[in-house]
Amino acid sequence: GHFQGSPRWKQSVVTYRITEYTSQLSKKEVDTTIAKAFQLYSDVIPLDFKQIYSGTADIMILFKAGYHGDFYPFDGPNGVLAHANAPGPEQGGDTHFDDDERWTLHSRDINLLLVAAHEFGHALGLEHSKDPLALMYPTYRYVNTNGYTLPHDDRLGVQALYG
Ligand SMILES: O=C1CC=C(NS(=O)(=O)c2ccc(-c3ccccc3)cc2)CC1=O
Ligand SMILES: [Zn+2]
Repeated sequence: GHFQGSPRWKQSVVTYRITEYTSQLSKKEVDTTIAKAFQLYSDVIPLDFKQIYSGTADIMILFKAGYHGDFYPFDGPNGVLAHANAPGPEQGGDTHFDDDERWTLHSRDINLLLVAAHEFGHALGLEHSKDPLALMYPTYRYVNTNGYTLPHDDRLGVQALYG
């Protein structure tokens, strides 16, 4: 299974770097959406996220189709949309998005904010939730992302880890 590093980040600032983008959205749209996904968590726990543009970040992020350098090659359109490693050194926290998906900022196809927010839950040490309204529920379901905040169950979960 995925890299099982320490259950949580110990530092107060976690860096991330997007090394490969998708051609389906502008870099600005991806940067903004990724920052929003992290902010869902930094709004409720004493942990900040900082984007860096060179070197090695705690959380390395990429969009890639098929084989992309780890043991979990992507599977074409649909199927697995993305995956993330639990906190820890090296590959810990790293988050990959399948670039064979149709990534969008709205309700059709696959909404990047919602999938990124789910995956960053894993990158922070969250497991799946049994609450169908939770962000960490195992199956993807679109919800309106205007003014979206972390659902109750996920807030309890992440505050239990970092609160
Ligand atoms: O734990 C896992 C292993 C399997 C996964 N399958 S996925 O990439 O198709 C996926 C499924 C659901 C979501 C999701 C769930 C709730 C809200 C938003 C996205 C994200 C990715 C991704 C994942 O996070
Ligand atoms: Zn998941």
